[in-house]
Amino acid sequence: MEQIKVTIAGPRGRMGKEAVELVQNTPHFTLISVIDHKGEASLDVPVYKDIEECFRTETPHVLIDLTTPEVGYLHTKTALEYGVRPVVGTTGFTPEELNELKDLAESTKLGCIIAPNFAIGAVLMMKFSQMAAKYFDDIEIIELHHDQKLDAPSGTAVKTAEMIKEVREAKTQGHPNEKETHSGARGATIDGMHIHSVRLPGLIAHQQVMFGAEGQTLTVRHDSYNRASFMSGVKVSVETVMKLDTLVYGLENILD
Ligand SMILES: NC(=O)C1=CN([C@@H]2O[C@H](COP(=O)(O)OP(=O)(O)OC[C@H]3O[C@@H](n4cnc5c(N)ncnc54)[C@H](O)[C@@H]3O)[C@@H](O)[C@H]2O)C=CC1
Ligand SMILES: O=C(O)C1=N[C@H](C(=O)O)C[C@H](O)C1
Repeated sequence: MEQIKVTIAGPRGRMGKEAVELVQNTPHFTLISVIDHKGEASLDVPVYKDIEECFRTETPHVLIDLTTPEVGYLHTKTALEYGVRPVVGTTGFTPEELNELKDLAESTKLGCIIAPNFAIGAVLMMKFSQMAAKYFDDIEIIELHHDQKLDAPSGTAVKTAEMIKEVREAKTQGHPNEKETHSGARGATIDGMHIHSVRLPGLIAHQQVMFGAEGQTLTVRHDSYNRASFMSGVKVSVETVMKLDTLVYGLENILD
């Protein structure tokens, strides 16, 4: 099998550490460098503080980005400009940023995978929710994460709502005269669906999608209890991005 040369941005982070281990333990992947703005990663590969400095020196096939929303967007754009295929787990991109990256991948004819959730179980949870939404159109999404998370709602919750939007007519839920006596009580809304973000120490990454109809509710739930749960999705993304020439948003679009 052909060796895939990988650079990882954010190698000291919770996800970055797992990704370093994955790449180092996968025989057909080679970790050639990392990008760490503080230069503090202690690994036996070159550590670059800046992505352009890295790409002027190194020629990876794939960049895995696990950083922060603003940095992740800039890294993805820069990678495409330098001919490097991005696999992005970083969440919190705006729709405009996603569109811009999609156009850039199209014009450079480079594969790019942006996956708000790499856990196979989470992808199934989103797909099952999309299936259920054909029959239940009153929906509340509750996402629960560790309290160090920067973005809310989570990328997974936004993606879930977007997938449901494909099959559900927009609908205002709840009582037409409902009023929040405490701001934020009803959460964020996408197309009338409500999204609630819970942040607590002790949690990792969890989401439940609740559907309600006359006399019944249905709950679809997924829990990640550690970050290793995301790594099989990262592995398949690195392998698949090499065969793509456009941007794919969501792991569900590359799984059989
Ligand atoms: N797609 C998925 O399945 C998953 C996605 N995530 C997302 O991945 C991202 C990272 O999450 P965590 O690892 O939990 O966060 P973290 O805070 O533990 O790690 C982020 C790392 O990025 C580094 N960083 C910040 N600016 C940088 C720069 N300019 N250059 C290089 N590195 C930089 C920080 O030093 C930090 O080590 C978040 O956006 C999170 O939402 C997290 C878990 C799963
Ligand atoms: O920050 C996290 O931890 C996670 N972020 C992703 C998201 O925003 O959906 C994926 C997973 O939920 C963990």
